[in-house]
Amino acid sequence: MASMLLRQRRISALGVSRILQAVNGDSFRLEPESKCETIASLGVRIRNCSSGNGTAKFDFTDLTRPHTWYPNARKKNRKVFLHVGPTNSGKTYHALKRLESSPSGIYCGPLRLLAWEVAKRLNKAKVPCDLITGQEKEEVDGAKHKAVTVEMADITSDYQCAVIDEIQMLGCRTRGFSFTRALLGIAADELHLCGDAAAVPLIQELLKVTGDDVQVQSYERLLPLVPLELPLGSFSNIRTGDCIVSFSRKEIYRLKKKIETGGSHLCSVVYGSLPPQTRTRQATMFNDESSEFDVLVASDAIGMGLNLNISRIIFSSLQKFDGLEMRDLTIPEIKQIAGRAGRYGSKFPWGEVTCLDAADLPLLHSSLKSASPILEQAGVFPSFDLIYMYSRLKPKRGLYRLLEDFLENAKLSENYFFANCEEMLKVAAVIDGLPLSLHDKYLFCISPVDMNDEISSQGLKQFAETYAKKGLVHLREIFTPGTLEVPKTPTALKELESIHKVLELYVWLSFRLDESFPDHELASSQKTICSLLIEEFLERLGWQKPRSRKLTSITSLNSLIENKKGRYFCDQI
Ligand SMILES: Nc1ncnc2c1ncn2[C@@H]1O[C@H](COP(=O)(O)OP(=O)(O)OP(=O)(O)O)[C@@H](O)[C@H]1O
Ligand SMILES: [Mg+2]
Repeated sequence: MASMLLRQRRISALGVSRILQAVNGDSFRLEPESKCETIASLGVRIRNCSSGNGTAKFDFTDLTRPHTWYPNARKKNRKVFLHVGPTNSGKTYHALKRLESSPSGIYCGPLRLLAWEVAKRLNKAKVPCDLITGQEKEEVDGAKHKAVTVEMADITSDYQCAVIDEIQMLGCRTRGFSFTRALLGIAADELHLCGDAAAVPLIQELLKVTGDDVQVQSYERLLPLVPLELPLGSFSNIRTGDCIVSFSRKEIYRLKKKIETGGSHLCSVVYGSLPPQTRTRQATMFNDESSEFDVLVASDAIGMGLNLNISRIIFSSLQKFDGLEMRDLTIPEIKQIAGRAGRYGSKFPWGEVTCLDAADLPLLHSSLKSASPILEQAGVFPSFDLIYMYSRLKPKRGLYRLLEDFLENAKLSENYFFANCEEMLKVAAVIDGLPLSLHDKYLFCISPVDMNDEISSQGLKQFAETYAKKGLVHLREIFTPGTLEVPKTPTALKELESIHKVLELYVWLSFRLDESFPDHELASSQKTICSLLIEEFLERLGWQKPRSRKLTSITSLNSLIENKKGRYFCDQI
């Protein structure tokens, strides 16, 4: 291991099943609600529900009315616009036009890349806009607009206009509750929801009780999407603008190598466990017509809302491993991914879609013709305050038991389901024995750790142990700066991706516990270096011939990392 001095390598056996370990997606967790918000709303319910002595009779497990958790939003009569239609039909475009022309606003998207795209677009249009994700805060002077990943949606401020993109994700087993929270909780005069028509009946039902005024605006696809009758055939048929979609990281690299060996194309790659900045730069490079990287090999991390200059999507398979088993892609998944081809405004007049394997074509064709199944339930999850109050009824229970108990006893209305919290339970099982407050444990549980990644989970364990013991965690305790280098093998690349996750975790913790995790800048700069080294590998030391492109030498990177007086910076890179 290049630079992590992880002292304990054994992972505790956890009593929870494996969960989805997709190639795609950032690590997303909920943010603790603002205390005053939730307690204020609970106060209303406590007065309504208790007969006599205070909170004793209040049923904290009654989650049947989640809209009452957000009094700020309930004070408004929101005008809700549902922009629905197929991919590439201008839904987000129209919502963003409203956002741009409003005096204040917030955009909430499912991906960092989308939030980044929106912040860039608004700032370019001279509408100052902050970018806020779980790990980064880029504040712009005078900004009254924010572009955020949905978990960071701010439910405490008032906005003139809010946009929630890919709203159909409120049905997602793991992240749906964050979309529900934004849907019910954002206090905006105008709320624009963009997504699949399959979410319309559910949203109308959920908003019946909020008093909001809901209007539906339907859109048609702007450019045709043509399902091809033939599979790709030989790899010599790959052409500029193609994007091959695969659901395994190993397969992504195999395909990249195969295409590049042909000698006519270079491939950008985008998949979930690449650092977000790397994904952004790889996507930008592919979009840039003057770059040599004219083919994209990607996972379904590209499947949502992104504007990429793709002319043809080629599915390497229509099956993916969902953490438990191999399964066929769903209709919405196939439509979302296929919809990346032929974006309006790109240089291609229409989009095409096909497969590597002819046997997959019937499923591809039938899925593209079918409507997505109607969504029936939205995700929901208890806030920290509810769990805290519940903990007072069950003293001496660790977070793991509390969460388990809570979820077993909680009551929901038929429109909602509980988010899958197995990742949280895995963390709780690891840290429950430590002398930490419930809030601190909760914070570690919602942090962006990947418990299926050994290095990442060991990083979390060591951070939590040191924090419990000393209250102060220096990055150097588990990480030796200056030892990062360009990976030379796929295994070393994977390790660097894991190290990046640990650094990301440190940065995340330093945003929330800044005095105890003081090395924010060091961790951020090392994180940036990590992603640059990964890119260096992808562009130079991967499976392709060296090109004329100007490269950053390892020596110069190292000299940047280890600056004279032990100060670390990377602004110059
Ligand atoms: N009226 C328009 N004028 C100029 N450009 C437009 C217009 N409508 C859409 N576009 C552009 O077309 C592309 C696709 O639009 P948009 O991203 O809004 O589609 P979408 O329906 O949100 O797709 P998805 O479901 O994939 O998110 C974007 O690049 C957008 O800027
Ligand atoms: Mg969109």
